[in-house]
Amino acid sequence: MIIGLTGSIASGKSTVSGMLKNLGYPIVDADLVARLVVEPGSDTLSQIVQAFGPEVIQEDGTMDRAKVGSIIFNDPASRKILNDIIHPAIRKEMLRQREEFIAQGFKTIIMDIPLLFESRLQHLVDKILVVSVTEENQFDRLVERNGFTEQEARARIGSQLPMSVKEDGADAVIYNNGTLDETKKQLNRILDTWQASIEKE
Ligand SMILES: CC(C)(COP(=O)(O)OP(=O)(O)OC[C@H]1O[C@@H](n2cnc3c(N)ncnc32)[C@H](O)[C@@H]1O)[C@@H](O)C(=O)NCCC(=O)NCCS
Ligand SMILES: Nc1ncnc2c1ncn2[C@@H]1O[C@H](COP(=O)(O)OP(=O)(O)OP(=O)(O)O)[C@@H](O)[C@H]1O
Repeated sequence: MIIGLTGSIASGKSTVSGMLKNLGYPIVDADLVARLVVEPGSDTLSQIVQAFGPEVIQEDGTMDRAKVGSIIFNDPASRKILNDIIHPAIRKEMLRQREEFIAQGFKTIIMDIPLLFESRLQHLVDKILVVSVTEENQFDRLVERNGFTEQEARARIGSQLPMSVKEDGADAVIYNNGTLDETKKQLNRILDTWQASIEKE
């Protein structure tokens, strides 16, 4: 079973993904893959430089993530340009990692994909698990974690689909507004149900 783990920015995907990792599940992490595919010397990074100019590269040759973020989260046209360059490379590497885990004999694999709905990647997974939060918790946690201004946080939240749309498309939803223990209990309940339904097949 391939489980697609998604949600919105700062909703708690990495937190839940960490719990799944502790339970022994293999994780394909799209945010990590997104860093991998823009390593210095990569074809993807040179396409990004062509599109956005040499000022998005730091002295050590790595991509200036803060600069690229400030461009793309404030301008949908630039966001589309970046997505069109980087998403095919991310998708290819995610699928490679997924195949590697399957070859290693794993029966259940987690694909942590923040933009699963925005990029219409539902077909890559068997079950969709959405980590949801209230708008207030999402905003507070994003500002606290990243030290963003209100405008920076709102721009990032506004560049994704509304939480309610993702909940509607989910096979199960974790409401991550309480304690981590409450979140873990919801996760375990969902996994138990899904594993039981597989064993019946
Ligand atoms: C814009 C970049 C350089 C900002 O880097 P930064 O280190 O500040 O953020 P990080 O990569 O940790 O992403 C944090 C979160 O932002 C959101 N996000 C990232 N990219 C996008 C995007 N293109 N559109 C909407 N939301 C996005 C996701 O929820 C993600 O979990 C980086 O996010 C990036 O390369 N984005 C394009 C690749 C992408 O779409 N990644 C999302 C997973 S497929
Ligand atoms: N139940 C919770 N109670 C309090 N804080 C939480 C809870 N769950 C997550 N957090 C905190 O909220 C922030 C966002 O969580 P996390 O990084 O897991 O979100 P994410 O969905 O992976 O975000 P992103 O899309 O930006 O990668 C983190 O600082 C995390 O420690």
